[in-house]
Amino acid sequence: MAEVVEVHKDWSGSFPSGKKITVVFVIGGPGSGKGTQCAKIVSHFGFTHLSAGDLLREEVKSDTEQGTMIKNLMHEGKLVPSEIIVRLLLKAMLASGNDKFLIDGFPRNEENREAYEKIIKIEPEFVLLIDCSREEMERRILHRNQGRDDDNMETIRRRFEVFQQSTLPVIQHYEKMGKLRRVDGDRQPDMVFEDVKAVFAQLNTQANQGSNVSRAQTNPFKRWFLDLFCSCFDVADRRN
Ligand SMILES: Nc1ncnc2c1ncn2[C@@H]1O[C@H](COP(=O)(O)OP(=O)(O)O)[C@@H](O)[C@H]1O
Ligand SMILES: Nc1ccn([C@@H]2O[C@H](COP(=O)(O)OP(=O)(O)O)[C@@H](O)[C@H]2O)c(=O)n1
Repeated sequence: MAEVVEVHKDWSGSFPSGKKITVVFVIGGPGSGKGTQCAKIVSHFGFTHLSAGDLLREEVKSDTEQGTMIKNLMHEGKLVPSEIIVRLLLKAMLASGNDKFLIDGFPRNEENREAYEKIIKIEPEFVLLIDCSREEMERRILHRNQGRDDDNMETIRRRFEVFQQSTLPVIQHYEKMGKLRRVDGDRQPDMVFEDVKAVFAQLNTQANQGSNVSRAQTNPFKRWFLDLFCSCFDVADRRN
């Protein structure tokens, strides 16, 4: 954990105080369709999509010792140390200027989750799990054709093992917290998105309800005025 604290010291930026930051994690096995669904969520709901895997692949392009270390771990289908990925996520979040983030492929193990909670500290609204059968994920990866170094049979097997052993405890954690939203990812992309849309629509409803309550609570003058108005004209108060 000492290394994690070091990373925090390195990065001096922070989110503007008082600004509500919305974070949603998107998890699922390799090839379950995380990236595909995230692209749809971005165009419908205005989130900034941050793919942990893409951020790491960018880092690999830099000709540094760290880049080589990441490249080797990814090639073996192993997970990169959490402090590296959390630092990359924080940097990308701050650089985006947005306040709504879709974090794809993260957290992948309990260490990822703990590092995030220690450094970024913004509790996710919910965690979207794209549930997909292993045969379907394998078929998709082998047809993905993105020239990815890790999309080969041996690495795929290792990635499935990591998902079973390391990501399942994270899923159980969020399930216990009541934050897990599971969709069946075995269907066609647009059908999967119908369920994803319903999950994100709930987020908008919650936000609207939340803002109604806080408006009424934080502006007593407005509350008093509206109460007076309602009683004078015998109008039922339907605000809440
Ligand atoms: N629901 C789906 N049905 C069929 N193919 C899909 C579906 N979702 C994604 N794909 C395809 O499967 C491959 C893996 O999807 P991707 O979104 O890259 O998964 P992940 O980000 O979870 O690794 C891609 O080639 C993508 O076009
Ligand atoms: N939180 C993360 C996310 C990805 N990774 C690495 O990046 C690889 C690719 O992840 P990805 O999310 O792009 O792709 P999929 O395995 O989901 O298809 C993983 O196999 C890990 O090696 C990681 O170490 N930590």
